[in-house]
Amino acid sequence: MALDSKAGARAAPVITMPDLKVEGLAKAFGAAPAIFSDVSFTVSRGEAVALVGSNGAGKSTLLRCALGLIAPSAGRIELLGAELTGLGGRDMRALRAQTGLVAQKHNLVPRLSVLSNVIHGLLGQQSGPRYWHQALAPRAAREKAMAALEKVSMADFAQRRADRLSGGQSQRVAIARALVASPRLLIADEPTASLDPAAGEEVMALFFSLVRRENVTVIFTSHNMTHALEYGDRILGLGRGRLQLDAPVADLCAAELRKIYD
Ligand SMILES: Nc1ncnc2c1ncn2[C@@H]1O[C@H](COP(=O)(O)OP(=O)(O)OP(=O)(O)O)[C@@H](O)[C@H]1O
Repeated sequence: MALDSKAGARAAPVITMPDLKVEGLAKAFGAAPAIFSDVSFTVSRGEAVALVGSNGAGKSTLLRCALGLIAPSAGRIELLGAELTGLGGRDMRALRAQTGLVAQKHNLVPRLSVLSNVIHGLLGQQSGPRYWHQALAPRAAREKAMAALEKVSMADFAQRRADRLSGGQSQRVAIARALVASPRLLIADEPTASLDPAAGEEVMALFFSLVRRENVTVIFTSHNMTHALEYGDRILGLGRGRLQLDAPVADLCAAELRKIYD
């Protein structure tokens, strides 16, 4: 039966492109030996992937390459369907507006209010003059930022200066800033590294409840194997200059993860 006849027509399979596809990636700084090479993996829409490995293994460097913040020495990267090599400034900015970063040090602007810091997360979406001070930003931006602060239970702190927050509160604000623009993909680079264990647990639980609800693709790094296994769908292990592991969490235990550090 002809596939295109009405009787035989079937719904076309939905082929979703990976949100991130990395092929044969290598990175060296200057004349130093490559930090890693031959790294290939894909991350699907809505997946949470934990990237683990020793200090200096190259996790942050790999993620910075993936976001197009630094150029790899070899290999190719497709981010949200766009090949990064040769991408012009305007296309790169459009792509960046769909991604976000939550870093170890939350990088809030210390002297500005919590609200202004979250409005800052919307800058990639604004055209024309780009205002992010709360007194100048468009009303819609202020409302979006307040809604994001509600999600992380920080609305009551909107007018507080960012440098008057605790570490856990700051990281909640950083999460609101990363989520306010409804990104498709988020990178979280050791998001709990500067937090005490209780605040770390709280921030991880909050972060993952929000990204799961909003179907955001997440790649996170962590030295906490429990977090990697609890919040990752899949684990990537970087060590000895290569990707040593790419496996679903269901197939792994903490002992296998520790081998990456040998
Ligand atoms: N801009 C740079 N110039 C030169 N070397 C760099 C630069 N950035 C990173 N490196 C080196 O690359 C290596 C990997 O660093 P990277 O921060 O990516 O590791 P990491 O796995 O994220 O480590 P950690 O777990 O400690 O955060 C390190 O040896 C670091 O010194």
